[in-house]
Amino acid sequence: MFSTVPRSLLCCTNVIVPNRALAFALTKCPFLENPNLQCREYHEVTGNIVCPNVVRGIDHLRDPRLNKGLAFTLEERQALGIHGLLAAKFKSQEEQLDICRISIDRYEDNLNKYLYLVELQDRNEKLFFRLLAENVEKYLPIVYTPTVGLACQRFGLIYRRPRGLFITINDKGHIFNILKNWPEPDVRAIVFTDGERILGLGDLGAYGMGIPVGKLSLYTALAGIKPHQCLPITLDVGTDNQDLLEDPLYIGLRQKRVRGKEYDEFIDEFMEACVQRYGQNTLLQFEDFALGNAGRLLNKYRNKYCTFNDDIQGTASVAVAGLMAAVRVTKRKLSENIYLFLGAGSASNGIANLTVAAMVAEGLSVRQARDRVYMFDVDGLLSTRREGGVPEHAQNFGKDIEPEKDFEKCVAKIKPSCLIGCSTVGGAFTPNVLRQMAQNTERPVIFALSNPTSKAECTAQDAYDHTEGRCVFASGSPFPPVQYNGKEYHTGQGNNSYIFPGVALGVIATATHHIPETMFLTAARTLANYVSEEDLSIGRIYPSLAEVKEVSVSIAIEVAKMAYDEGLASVYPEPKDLAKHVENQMYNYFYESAMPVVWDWKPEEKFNVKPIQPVPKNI
Ligand SMILES: O=C([O-])CC(=O)C(=O)O
Ligand SMILES: [Mg+2]
Repeated sequence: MFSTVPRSLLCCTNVIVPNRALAFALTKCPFLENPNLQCREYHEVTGNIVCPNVVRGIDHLRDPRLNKGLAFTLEERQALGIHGLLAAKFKSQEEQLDICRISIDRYEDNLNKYLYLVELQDRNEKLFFRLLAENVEKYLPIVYTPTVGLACQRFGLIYRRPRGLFITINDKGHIFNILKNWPEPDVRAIVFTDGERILGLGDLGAYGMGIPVGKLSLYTALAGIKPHQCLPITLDVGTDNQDLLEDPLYIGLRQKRVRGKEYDEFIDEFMEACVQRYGQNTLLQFEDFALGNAGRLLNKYRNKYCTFNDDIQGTASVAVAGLMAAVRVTKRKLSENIYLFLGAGSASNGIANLTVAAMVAEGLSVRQARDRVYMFDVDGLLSTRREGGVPEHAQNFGKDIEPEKDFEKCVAKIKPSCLIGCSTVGGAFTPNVLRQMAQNTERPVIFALSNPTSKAECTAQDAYDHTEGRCVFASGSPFPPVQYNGKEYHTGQGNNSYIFPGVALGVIATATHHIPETMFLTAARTLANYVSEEDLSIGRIYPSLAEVKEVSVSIAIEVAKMAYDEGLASVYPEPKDLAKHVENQMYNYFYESAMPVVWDWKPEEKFNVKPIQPVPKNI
C-alpha cells in the first residue's frame, strides 16, 4: 500500500520542498482527528504512533521506537536528514546486540545491569526487546525478579526518565483526564499496582512502579504484545512504610495510605476511566496489591471488567502446572496428595483453589478436595478451634482440628506430601522441616515460591541436601544449579511469568471481555505439557526459560480457543486459523526500513488542496 519516496524526490530541490511541506501539513493531525487520512491505516497496520514521514531529522534518533542507531543505512540517513549525525560505520542489529552483551557483562552490580537495560529501552526499543527475547535466561533475572525488587527498593535513586503513569489519590475525580495525557491511543493492556505488597518486600509505595514496568516488558519479550499497547500504572495512595516517608529520595506522596471508602471510590473510578479511555475489553492486570485488597477487588471486578490478579491467578496457574508435571515424578495423582501451605494470603488461596479445581477434574468432590489442603499462617495452623478462628479470605481451608503454632510439629502431624511456601519468610523451611518431608513421603514436593530470592522459604540446595535428593523442587525466583551426590540439578522457576504473558496475548488477540478461572487451569495444563522427560531428569518441572516464548504463544492459542468456545471473545467473525491470527498480532523486533512512506493517492484530489507550485529557480 505504501511506496517509498524515490530518493531523487527527497533531495532538497524546489520541486519536492513544497510537496514535503504539503505532506507535513496534512499529517499534522495525523490519525485520530481525521480517520480518512491514510496515515491512520499506517498506524493500524504498523501500530506505530509516529508516522516516520512526520518525524524529521534528529527526532529519528531521539525516539526509541524509531531509533536504529548505527543501523540506519546510507539511504535512510540521507532521506531522513540524519546523515552526519551518526558515525560513519553501518552496523547490523546483530552487531549491536553483541555490543549490548559486552556492555552489560562489564557491570558487576546487577542494579547497574538493570540501569543499562532501562536506558537501552529508552534509546532503542527494538534492540532492547530483541536482546531480551533472544536471551531470556540471561536477562530475565535483571529486568524482572529478583533484580527488579532491588530496583524498586532504590527507585528514588535510579528514577530518571518516567515510564508509565503515576495517578495519585489527589487526582480522584480527574483520572480520565490523566489517562488522556498518555500519548498512545491504542492501549490494550494495563498493569497496575498500588505498591502495597511489592514481591515479598512489603509496602514500597510509588517505588513499586518498577513492577508494572517489568511485567509489561515481559508482555512484549515473552509473548510479543506490542509495546505501544502496554501501559504501566502506579496508583499512589500514600505509603505506610515509615522508612519511605522519611526517605528524602522518596518520589511518591508523602502521606499514610488512604484506605476505606475513599480508596474504593478511587479504584472504582480508575477501572471505569480505563475502559472509557481504551474500551471495554482493555485488559486490567492487578499486580502486587496487599492481602486486604487483592482478593476482595478481584471478586468485585472479575465479572465487570476484563481483569485478573496475577499474584493470585497467575501464581496459582504456574504452581498447579508444576504440581501437574510433578505427578510424572511422584506417581501420585493430584488428588492423592496432602498439601500444606505456609502463608494463607492471596497467593496461597489462589493456588489452593485452583488445585481444588484440578482435583475435582480428577473426580473428587469440592469437599473432598478441600479436605486435602491445609494452611498455616502467622497465627498457626488454620484451625476453626484456634483463637480468632479462620480469616475470612481463607475460609475454604479452615479445619476442625487441634490448633498448632509450631510449624515443624505441624509438618510432622499432618504429613503433607506437598509443601508450598507463599509466606515471604526467607528460610522458613528449616532443615528439620525438610527432613520431616523426606520422612513422610518417598518423593516430597517442595515449592519455595516467595520472591525475591532473599524471601524464598529455602534454597534449592537446602531442599536437596535435607531430603536426600528425593524432593521435587521449584522456586519463585531463580536459583543456581544444585550439586547432589555427584549429579547436577537445574531446578525450575515456578514464576507467574510462564503464564501471564501468554494469557494476556490470548485475551488481547480475541478482545475477550472476561477472564474466567478456568482459563488459568487451561494455561496450567498447556504449560505442564511442555515439560519434557529431559527436564524432569535434571530436576525441573517447568520447561527451560529458553522455551518460555513458545509456551506463551501456545497458552495464548489455547486461551483464544477457549474465548470462542465460551462466547467471551469480541473479535468476529472467528478467525479460521486461530494460531495464525494470534501470531499475526505479534510484535516484530527486527528493524524495518525507515524510508519515508507516502500515500499512493494524490492529497490534492482527496482534500481538494492546490499543490504549491515550485518556486522558479531564478527568483
Ligand atoms: O514478580 C514476580 O516475580 C512474581 C510475582 O508476581 C510476585 O512475587 O509478586
Ligand atoms: Mg506480583
